[in-house]
Amino acid sequence: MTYTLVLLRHGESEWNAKNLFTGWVDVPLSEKGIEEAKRGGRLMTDAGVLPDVVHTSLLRRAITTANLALDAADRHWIPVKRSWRLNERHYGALQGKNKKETLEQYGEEQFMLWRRSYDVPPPEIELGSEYSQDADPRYAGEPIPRTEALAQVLDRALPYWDAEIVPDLKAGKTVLVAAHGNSIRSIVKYLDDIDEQTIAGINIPTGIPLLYELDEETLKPVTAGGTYLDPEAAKAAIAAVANQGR
Ligand SMILES: O=C(O)[C@@H](CO)OP(=O)(O)O
Repeated sequence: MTYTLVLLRHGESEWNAKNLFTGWVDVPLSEKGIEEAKRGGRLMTDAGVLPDVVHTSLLRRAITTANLALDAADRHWIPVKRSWRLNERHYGALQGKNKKETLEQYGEEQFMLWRRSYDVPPPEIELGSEYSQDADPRYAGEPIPRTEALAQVLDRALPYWDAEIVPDLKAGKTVLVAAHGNSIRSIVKYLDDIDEQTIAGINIPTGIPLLYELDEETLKPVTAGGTYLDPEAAKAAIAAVANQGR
């Protein structure tokens, strides 16, 4: 027997479309993102993958994506659990900055270190600044970061994985996780045992469900890397994410 996990990055957001570093800034989906989310739900239906429970971040692009996808799949009624631990990586002082301008200002090496290195976080965000979440009530009392590299994302996502997602999987539920490019990358790194160099080259497309069948003993993927429910579309979308800023 295997357990079924579906990882779904939110559809394109307004800031994805504008090429801005987003992180914890709570921006909505673009029109294209709304369509991507609905299509994600149809892909699940077509594949016969019907979630029994959904876990989302606290950001509206993931929440709306889950709602739209589940509505399209006629699974809008399933239980939902949310946590900041599934949020996008906190992009520190880069939040709100244009990716192309940042690349031009700091050069390819620094830009890619900030975007994709495993453990070099961007500079910390200034508390009280426009794109800081330090006064946001949804995070009250939580140990929220001022910047994060992927390593810190994994550190805070893993306790949630163990405490909330694994029990749902072990109960035999088909689990949908609607989250973000980098929080999903951290889960993929963990599941597939990907090393710190290789994970730099792995990008997650918006709105295309990534299906994992997990071994019931080890909770490790039966097929490494899982399976995108639309592999062709995923290929093109992955390349677009990799090339952001150019
Ligand atoms: O801006 C962000 O929050 C993320 C995801 O959109 O960007 P990147 O892919 O550059 O890590």
